[in-house]
Amino acid sequence: MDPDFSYYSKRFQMTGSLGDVYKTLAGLHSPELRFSYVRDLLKEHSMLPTELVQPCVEVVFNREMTDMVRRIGNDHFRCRDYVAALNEYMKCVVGTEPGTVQHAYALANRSAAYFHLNRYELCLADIPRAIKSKYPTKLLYKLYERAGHAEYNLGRGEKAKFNYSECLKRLDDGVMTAEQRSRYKKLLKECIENCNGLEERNFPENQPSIEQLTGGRHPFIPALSKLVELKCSPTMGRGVFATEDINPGDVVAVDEPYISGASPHNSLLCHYDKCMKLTCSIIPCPNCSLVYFCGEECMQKANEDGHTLECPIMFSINSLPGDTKLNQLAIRWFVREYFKLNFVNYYVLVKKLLENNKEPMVRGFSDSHVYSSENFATAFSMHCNEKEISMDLLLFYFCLGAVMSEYLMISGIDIPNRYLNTIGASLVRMLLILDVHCRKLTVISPCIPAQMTKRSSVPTAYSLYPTIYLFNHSCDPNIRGSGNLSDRIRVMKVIQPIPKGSQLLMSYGVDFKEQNKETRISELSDLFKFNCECQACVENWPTNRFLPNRLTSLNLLNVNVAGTVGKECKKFMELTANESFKQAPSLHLNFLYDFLKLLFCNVKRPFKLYENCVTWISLAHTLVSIDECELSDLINKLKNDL
Ligand SMILES: C[S@@+](CC[C@H](N)C(=O)[O-])C[C@H]1O[C@@H](n2cnc3c(N)ncnc32)[C@H](O)[C@@H]1O
Repeated sequence: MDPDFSYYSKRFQMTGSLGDVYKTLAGLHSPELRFSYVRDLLKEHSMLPTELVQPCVEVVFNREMTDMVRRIGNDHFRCRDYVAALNEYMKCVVGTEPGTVQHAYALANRSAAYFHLNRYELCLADIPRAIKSKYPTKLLYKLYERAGHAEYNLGRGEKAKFNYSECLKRLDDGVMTAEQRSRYKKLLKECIENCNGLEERNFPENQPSIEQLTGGRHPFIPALSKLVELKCSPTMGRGVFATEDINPGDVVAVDEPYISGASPHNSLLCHYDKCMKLTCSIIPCPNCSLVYFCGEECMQKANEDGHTLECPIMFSINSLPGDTKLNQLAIRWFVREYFKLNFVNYYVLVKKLLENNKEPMVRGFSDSHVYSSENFATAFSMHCNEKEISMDLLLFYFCLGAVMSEYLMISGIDIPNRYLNTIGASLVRMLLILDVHCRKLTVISPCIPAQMTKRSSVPTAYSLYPTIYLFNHSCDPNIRGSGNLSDRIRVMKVIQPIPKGSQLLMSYGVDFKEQNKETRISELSDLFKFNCECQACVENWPTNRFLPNRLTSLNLLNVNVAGTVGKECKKFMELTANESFKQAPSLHLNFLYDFLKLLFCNVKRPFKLYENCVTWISLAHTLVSIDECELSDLINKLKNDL
């Protein structure tokens, strides 16, 4: 369902005051005055909350429902369909209350499914969790036996022995005949014997490999390569330009998000914002059950980073109109800063930033002239369309900011009255920044790439990248996200030659090959409020179907190389028609780069083979390295979640 951004306007319309509200809001120019006006208005109409929203019962499955899901899981398990079983057990883990026997069963079952899928580390992680969550004493021996086998399979003899011995100790609690018990003991003793002389085996984790910036780090913008500079472009404001020739395959940006959030109820992603790992081994927060972690360590780090403060108001935030993921992300961002800085420092800093009279070229740079994605001031200075968006949306975000700050105060967070308007306005600014960069600009968000979904890519999280934000848009981009697109760290790679002095341009989600000019212009102006000035729009390039695909005197820039170009075009067509190429285009990147360069210098664009080659290079730059067993049904589930 699309978010409803007219919720507050509709309510003022019903009271007949909407026209006056818009007029007054438009006449107020400082964000603090606007916040104060909207807050008073909400108070006057009794629209400010007076208490927190309590969890609704449906959030946690009822007992019968969980038992039923577990039974379905057990049926799959008996049929040895461990992936399907895992999916059902996952639902039970997420849907049961931590600390209950049901939760313990769900974790124990999940560990069994992992065991049979040879995911021993994940299996082992769930066992102590199940024990902690009141797993029945009479069944404990089973968990220790499984832990022993998992450690054994990992080649860790001492740990395996320890678990087998624990299992032996607990056998007397188990319900079985004396004969069964003695047979069991004999088997366990054999297992212990077999542990001697084991060698540890490595099951490599899918660690994202972080690529190095070509040419090294830029001295003042550490997430960019040294081969670029920030300059004012004639039609697009600030932009990133090449200071040397840059080639396809070069890495021009490696950016870490300032803040990240998962889509609500996304139980396949660790919600700790410095992790965001896509995994099925998830545990819910024991207090709100609304956010999930890949393990206790991330849960603890998230609590230290502010989750303990957002936790009591999660239900209230989720009940607000608009886009829930964005509302959650804004609160996360706010509480993190507010408590890191303490409120007086926070107030002083945001007051200065809200006034923002810095010259556009130096916006986001620190006093020591550094533009770093790690700086609050950099993230907070990102463009937010405040002057261009409709009154409707502006009123919506001011109302939302006022209601959110009220929830924070009800939950016990101290916002002194004299600071309230500035602090509230800062929360609205965060909402507006996230609206543009996380809700509308989703192409750079962590996602499951199109290769896996077989359709378009599916975003799994929403992340704010302050340095990538510096790139302007083109419907014919010369850089794109590369590597593991589900990773939170975004690597931008060059996909077309960029001569010295030219601008580096990414796509904000539209491409000249797929949509015609009118559609692109309307999409970009709706979402981002600008008229696209890229070459494809200015020259009105045709879409894919109408692209010229033959070399003629009209598109050949240098007739002397006609023979070579013709020969290479033939080679390219033969290669790309080949099934083995389609399976692994990255093995042919050097050929693709050389071919593209040849066409870049000698053929007028747009030209079908050039555009196809760019597409193949983009595809070859992206990796699909998510574990298959974890991902079998994940994509469908994700789609339902989003
Ligand atoms: C994410 S920011 C890019 C950095 C920005 N130019 C700056 O000065 O900081 C997006 C803004 O840049 C401008 N912009 C980006 N791509 C453009 C394009 N193709 N045509 C016109 N303006 C563009 C628009 O003003 C847009 O709102």
